[in-house]
Amino acid sequence: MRASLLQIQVDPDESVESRRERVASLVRAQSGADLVVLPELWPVGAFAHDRFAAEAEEADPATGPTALAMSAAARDAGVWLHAGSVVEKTQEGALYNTSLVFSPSGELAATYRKIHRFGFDQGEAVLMSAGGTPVTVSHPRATLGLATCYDLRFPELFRALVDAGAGVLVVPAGWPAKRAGHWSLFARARAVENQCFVLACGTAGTHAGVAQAGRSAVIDPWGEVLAEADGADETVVTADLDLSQIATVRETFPVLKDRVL
Ligand SMILES: O=C(O)CCC(=O)C(=O)O
Repeated sequence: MRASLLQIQVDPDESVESRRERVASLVRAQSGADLVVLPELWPVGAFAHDRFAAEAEEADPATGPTALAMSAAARDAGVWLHAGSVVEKTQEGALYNTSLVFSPSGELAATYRKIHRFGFDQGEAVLMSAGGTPVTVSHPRATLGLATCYDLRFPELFRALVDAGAGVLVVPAGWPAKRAGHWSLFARARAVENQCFVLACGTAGTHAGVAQAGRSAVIDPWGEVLAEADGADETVVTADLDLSQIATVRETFPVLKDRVL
């Protein structure tokens, strides 16, 4: 499975509309990949709290501009696309941090509403509602388990995804540079403890005054880093995943079988 992670620059001087078009072109250029991944809240910026309500959109390609553009880009490239997340506005007016996954025909295959909201009584934690359901996606090559940014700190979510059959954990993020060490550490830890591939896709640059960690990475089920961005500039991180490694690692070092709780 060839996976390409697009570490997108979220620049406050670029309009959401321009970024959407630019990202759609970048996705179209990934034709040949089996899975393309975008970061968390790249249309508006994960820390642009004052713009969440204004930039909120529906998760449906029939009505949401990002969902529509990403559906078309996935179809044009013929790729599975984890389109990162958007500020989703429901018809009842609630906001969620919602990830969108498209099949190569452009169909919306899954949505995932971020379960753990970041901010400790500020920002996302008060502006957004919390999702309540772990989500897996049946990609033809592997079961994907979905999580978003701060979720990475909650290993019990990843265990639930493994119990639901996940072998590839996909984590879009807008992780701050201040805690870049935690990002890389948790991404590897989630891979090792769950004997899964982890695709950790962050954003580039600085938005709403928060410098981003970047350091998007592809990690194998043994915890080896197959590919990693060396900083926080916009870049594409590509790796070929040998999916047979999931079963091999689980059979030759069967720690998951020793779980008690
Ligand atoms: O946990 C962290 O340090 C960062 C989390 C975060 O930035 C987010 O979930 O938006």
